Amino acid sequence: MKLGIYGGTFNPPHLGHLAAARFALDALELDELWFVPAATPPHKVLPADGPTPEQRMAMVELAADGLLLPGRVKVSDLELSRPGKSYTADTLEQLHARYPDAELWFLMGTDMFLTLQNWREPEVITRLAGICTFARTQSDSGEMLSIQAEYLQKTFGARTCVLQLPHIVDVSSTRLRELLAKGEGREYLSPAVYGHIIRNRLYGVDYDLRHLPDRELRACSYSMIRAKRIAHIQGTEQEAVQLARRWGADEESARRAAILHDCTKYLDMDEQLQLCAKYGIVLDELEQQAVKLLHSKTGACVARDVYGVSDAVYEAIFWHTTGKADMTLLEKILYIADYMEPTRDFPGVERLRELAYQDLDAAVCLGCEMSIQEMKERGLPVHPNTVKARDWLRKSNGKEP
Ligand SMILES: Nc1ncnc2c1ncn2[C@@H]1O[C@H](COP(=O)(O)OP(=O)(O)OP(=O)(O)O)[C@@H](O)[C@H]1O
Ligand SMILES: O=C(O)c1ccc[n+]([C@@H]2O[C@H](COP(=O)([O-])O)[C@@H](O)[C@H]2O)c1
Repeated sequence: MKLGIYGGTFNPPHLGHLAAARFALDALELDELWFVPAATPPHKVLPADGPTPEQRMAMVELAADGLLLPGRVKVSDLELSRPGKSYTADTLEQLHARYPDAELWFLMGTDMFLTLQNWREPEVITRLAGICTFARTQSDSGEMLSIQAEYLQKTFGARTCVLQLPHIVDVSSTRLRELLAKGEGREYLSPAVYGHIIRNRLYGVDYDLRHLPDRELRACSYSMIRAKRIAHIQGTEQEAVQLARRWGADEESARRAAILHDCTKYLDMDEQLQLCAKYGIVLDELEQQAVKLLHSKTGACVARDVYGVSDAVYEAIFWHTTGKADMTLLEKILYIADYMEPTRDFPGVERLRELAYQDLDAAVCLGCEMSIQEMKERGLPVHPNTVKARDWLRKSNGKEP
């Protein structure tokens, strides 16, 4: 196995780190790339009021997940779970002991590469891993890197590889922290990392979560879910706003409901139940067993309590999974937008898409019917509210349930 190790303080992780990691993965033909956040970087003092190592780790996990290469890109807590300073030689010793046959490559930008001889036990580092470096700024000269590569080869017998990144993101975490404190710099962050920073009020970023602009609300939402779901949230937002325009509902409410509708989707059963207890959500028998049915209820509570959404938006999120009898316009819009947004692909979705713009009630009714059939085919219990929603819509359409 060829394993790339990308160590860093990541305070915070930025697009420069991600661009380098993405390129190195293919350029070095790595089987896996591991980000290894340092608990206590050996060579620099961290600002006292900054995030904890666990918060930096959480941000690196969001950034790494955003590369959408699960299985190939991982985040390791090796240094967080080791006491004392996070020396690279110790990390490589641990990795070598665990994977004796792996070919290790340690990745680093120019600044680190040029000072490698001053690290603790550079001879151990260069014995255990190849050193892969890349320029961080346009002004980092290739010649300078080649001279240092030659020096490391001669002095330590190091294996080195100098990569030419096709796209240099000229930013450092230090500069980014300065920008963030002034309300700037989000363009250097993945939206999910930016959302994590907003939610945790890091680096002097101080938004009122109950009155966030749309862009910041999106970032918060994306920081609460897995990156692979972001396209679905974006599709639902786009569809919900178009449907609101078509049917005369409040566009901003549709947008906010869509942005937040899955914000608790990735919580496990215990976390869901804790939120249910916190917000006094009473669960029926089916809901007590089906974790999938809980996120709409807990998500609605979080959206209202933390992000200050209106009661109408709260209700739309609350009912978006099962539907119910006598739904409001906004509830119908979120239900059907979630069902047939552009990334959805299943037999019958085109019919739903057409119908949603011709006859909203008929589309919601068909959506409920399709859900009921699917649950039956999979041998799963159908929630009574979905049956009630379908029957209500049939009746109001003049058809008997
Ligand atoms: N913009 C960038 N492009 C490519 N590599 C980078 C970039 N920024 C940092 N690196 C490299 O990523 C690794 C981890 O860097 P680190 O977490 O310290 O971020 P940083 O931006 O260098 O922070 P600081 O401002 O504290 O120097 C180092 O090897 C560093 O050289
Ligand atoms: O082990 C050392 O002596 C040593 C000295 C300087 C830097 N490092 C590692 O180099 C990586 C990049 O550091 P930094 O400050 O750019 O985040 C990070 O994993 C550090 O722990 C390691």
